[in-house]
Amino acid sequence: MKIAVASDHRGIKAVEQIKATVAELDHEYIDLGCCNDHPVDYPDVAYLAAEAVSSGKVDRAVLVCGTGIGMSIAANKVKGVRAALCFDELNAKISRQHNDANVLCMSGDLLGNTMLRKMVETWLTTEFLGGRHKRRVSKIAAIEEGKDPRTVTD
Ligand SMILES: O=C(CO)[C@H](O)[C@H](O)[C@H](O)COP(=O)(O)O
Repeated sequence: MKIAVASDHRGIKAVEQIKATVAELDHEYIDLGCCNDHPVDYPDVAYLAAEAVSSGKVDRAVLVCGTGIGMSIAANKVKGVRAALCFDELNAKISRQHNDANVLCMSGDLLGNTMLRKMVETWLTTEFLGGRHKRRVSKIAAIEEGKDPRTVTD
């Protein structure tokens, strides 16, 4: 897969770990910034990566800010993006199995390299389960289209 990796100024170190993990798993990454510790606004970075996912330029994205919260809120504004804010491997696994998350958001301030590595590995190797979860993901898409999700049956 092709993975966009990006952070604000609070995620610089985490991004290095994430890029190494993505490469070790034989996936390609593109680094969308922010490149140094000069403060940047997380919505600017989240938008770039989320647009790359939405347009199909990349398959998925991994985003880091201080908490991961800002990145997840911003990325989820872009059509087709299902950004999951995760703090451990189980969150990362379920975000793939149940939510078919295409963007993983993590905290650069609160997570160490070992956890970051485990989470990225889990997230990149876990498949969507489909079934009842597929209907629910379709309902999320319906909300995006301005529809009432209760009208979606499959
Ligand atoms: O969006 C966030 C909070 O949920 C991130 O943690 C940002 O990285 C943070 O707000 C940046 O704050 P800073 O004081 O400007 O470094």
